[in-house]
Amino acid sequence: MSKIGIVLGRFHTKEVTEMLEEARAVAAKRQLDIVAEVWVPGSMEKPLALKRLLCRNDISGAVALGIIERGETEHGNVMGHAVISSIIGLQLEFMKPVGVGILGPGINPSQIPPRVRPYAAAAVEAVADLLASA
Ligand SMILES: Nc1c(NC[C@H](O)[C@H](O)[C@H](O)CO)[nH]c(=O)[nH]c1=O
Ligand SMILES: CC(=O)[C@@H](O)COP(=O)(O)O
Repeated sequence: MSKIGIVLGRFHTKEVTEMLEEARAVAAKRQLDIVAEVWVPGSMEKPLALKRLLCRNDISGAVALGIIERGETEHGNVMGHAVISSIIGLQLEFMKPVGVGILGPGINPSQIPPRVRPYAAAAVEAVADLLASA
């Protein structure tokens, strides 16, 4: 059974907790063993937390869950581009899959609920698929 870690953003704890519930269910279905669940303040901290997990020899992949909301400035868009680019870079650096379950950037409150579980599920499914095809 492949072992994975999950990094979660505390900036939207309520919604991300629901995402975690979905991720756990899909991991069980796809026979992935979640050996680490790491909460970080927000998306900016996810790349470092992910790299710490990917450095572990026992971890084959990881998932990042969170939300980058729409603000009044371009901060969220800049963050989204930087964070997702960094996460993709980590996949290629470690040759380990990282499922990106980060809503947004620029998501409005009404757009969040219908995406919470599907994005979490898709992130775990992606890691499972990449591990299965390795
Ligand atoms: N506004 C959002 C943030 N902001 C916090 C940053 O991610 C970071 O924790 C802070 O800049 C300290 O380094 N984070 C999200 O994940 N989502 C947001 O909408
Ligand atoms: C995505 C964010 O960081 C957001 O909360 C920031 O809001 P603002 O652009 O109004 O500073």
